[in-house]
Amino acid sequence: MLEVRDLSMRFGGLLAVDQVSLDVGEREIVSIIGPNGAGKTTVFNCISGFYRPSGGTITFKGRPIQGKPDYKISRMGMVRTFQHVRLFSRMTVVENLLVAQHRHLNTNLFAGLIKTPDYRKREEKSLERAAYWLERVGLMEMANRDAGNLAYGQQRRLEIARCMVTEPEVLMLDEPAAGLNPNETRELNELIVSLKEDYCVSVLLIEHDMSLVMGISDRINVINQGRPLACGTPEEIRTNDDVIKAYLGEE
Ligand SMILES: Nc1ncnc2c1ncn2[C@@H]1O[C@H](COP(=O)(O)OP(=O)(O)OP(=O)(O)O)[C@@H](O)[C@H]1O
Repeated sequence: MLEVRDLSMRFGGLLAVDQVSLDVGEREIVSIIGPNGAGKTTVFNCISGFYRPSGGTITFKGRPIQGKPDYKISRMGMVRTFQHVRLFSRMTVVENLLVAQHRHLNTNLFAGLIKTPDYRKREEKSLERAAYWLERVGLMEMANRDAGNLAYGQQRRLEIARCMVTEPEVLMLDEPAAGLNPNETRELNELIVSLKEDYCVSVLLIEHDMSLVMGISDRINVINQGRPLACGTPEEIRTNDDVIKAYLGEE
C-alpha cells in the first residue's frame, strides 16, 4: 500500500530525516516511535505532501507521490491528523465534517450554484457520512456545537471523523493520544483497531504512549536522530537492546 525508501529531509545544515524506509500494508497498523526531535513528524510531513523530501521515494498504491502536494495525496486516499488539533473552531462539528468532504471532492462551484441533481445527491451522501461518523465517534449530540467549544478529547475524535468521512485507505495519526486521559486513550485504542478491522483502513501512527503503541501495532519503526534504529513486531522492539538504550530507557 505505502512504501517509503531511503527518505531524507534536510533543513539547511540539519539532516532531520536520514535514509528512513518503512512499509504499510493493507489493514496494518504501523507505528513510528523515537525520542523527541527524532524526525517522526518530518517523516509524516514528507509522506503527506507538506514537505518536498530532499531524497528518497514514496510509493502509494504503486504510484510515486514524493513531492506531490498534500491535497492530491489526500484525494488518492491517504489523509492525516496533526499533532496540534487543526479544526475550524468557529464552525459547528457537523460543518467541519461537511467542509472536509467538499475540499476532498473538489466540488464544482457552478454545480453548487445551480444545485444540479448530481450535486444534491452528493450533498445528501456527505450528510449521511457525517452523521454516520458523528455517531461512530460518539459526537452526535454535539453536532451543532462550535468545534472550538468541544472538550479536548472530543476534538481529537472529531479530527479522526473528519478524516474518515473522506473514506481513506491510509490514515496517518500524529500523536492522537497526546493530552487524553486513560479512559479516552482506551476508547482511542478501540477506535483505531476498529478502523483497521471494520473499515479496512491502514493506519500509520506516531505516538509516545507506549502501551497504546505496543498494544495495537502490527509493526513498529524506531527512529533516532533522524536515522532508522529498528523495525519489528512490538515484542521484537520491546526486547531490542538498541531501542531500550536509545528510547525506552529514557521513559
Ligand atoms: N520546518 C523545519 N525547519 C527547520 N527544522 C525543522 C523543521 N521541522 C522540523 N525541524 C527539525 O527537525 C528535527 C526533527 O523534528 P520532528 O518534529 O520531525 O521530530 P519529532 O520526532 O516529530 O519530535 P516530537 O516527538 O517532539 O514531535 C528537529 O531537530 C526539528 O527542530
